[in-house]
Amino acid sequence: SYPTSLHIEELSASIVRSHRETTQYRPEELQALRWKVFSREEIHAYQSKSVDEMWQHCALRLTDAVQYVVEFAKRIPGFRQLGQNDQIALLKSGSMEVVLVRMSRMFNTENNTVFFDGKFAGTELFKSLACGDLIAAVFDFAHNLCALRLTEQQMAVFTALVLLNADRPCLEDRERVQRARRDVELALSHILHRDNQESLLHKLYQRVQVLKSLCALHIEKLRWFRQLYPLTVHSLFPPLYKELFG
Ligand SMILES: COc1ccc2c(n1)CCN(C(C)=O)[C@H]2C(=O)Nc1ccc(OCc2ccccc2OC)cc1
Repeated sequence: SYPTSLHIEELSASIVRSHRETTQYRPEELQALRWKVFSREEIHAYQSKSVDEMWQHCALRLTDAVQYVVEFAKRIPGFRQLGQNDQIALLKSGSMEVVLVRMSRMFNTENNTVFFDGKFAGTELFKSLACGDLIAAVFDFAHNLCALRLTEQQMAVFTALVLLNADRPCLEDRERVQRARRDVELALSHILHRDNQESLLHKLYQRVQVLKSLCALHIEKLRWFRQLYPLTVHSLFPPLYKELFG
């Protein structure tokens, strides 16, 4: 059955509400925080951490963000109705993509810093990860998306679309994911039309391609790290991080 425009309006409203309920920091809080940057001494302390210490620290912080994305997914109409295995498959491949999209809300394009551990950090703070290419790509992506200045509503529906991807590996009921996705696609077009910003649609789909390569790089780096420090990953990484990205 083709969804009515009322159904699409209600769907948009419910996704925006779920987004609001599952973002740790409201835009106004981030505004207040954005100029809280780390001192030279604090940066030096992070840079003096060992590779495995810094990786564990970042994995813990990111898992904080991932938990909220899992909560968001569970509240998207159409996601809950999917089988457990399909929900896990969509989260395994989509949750880091949503964290990286949401990270653009916590990015300051004026000094190229991102929220981390309570303040805003530049790329140099992450030096001891020994993943300069991953960090550079994360910052480039956040900067580029931040520059599109998405509204919270646009971001909410866009991240729901990122999660409801029927092309993900290991899906049992693709058609069901595709049906839920179609309604969210209509919701995004509706919102962009209402905001008179249809040109954003093309730009957002382009960003999705970059997102895929960025997440593949993250998985590749995690594999590299796990080879060097198997015990750290095994006993000190958060279970959710291992389950979704391991
Ligand atoms: C929803 O958006 C956000 C955005 C940021 C944060 C949060 N929510 C809440 C939790 N949070 C806290 C508590 O600091 C922030 C965070 O995790 N920041 C952060 C973590 C790691 C970073 O680079 C390292 C890295 C990046 C990608 C992949 C692997 C990596 O390292 C192994 C950069 C920034």
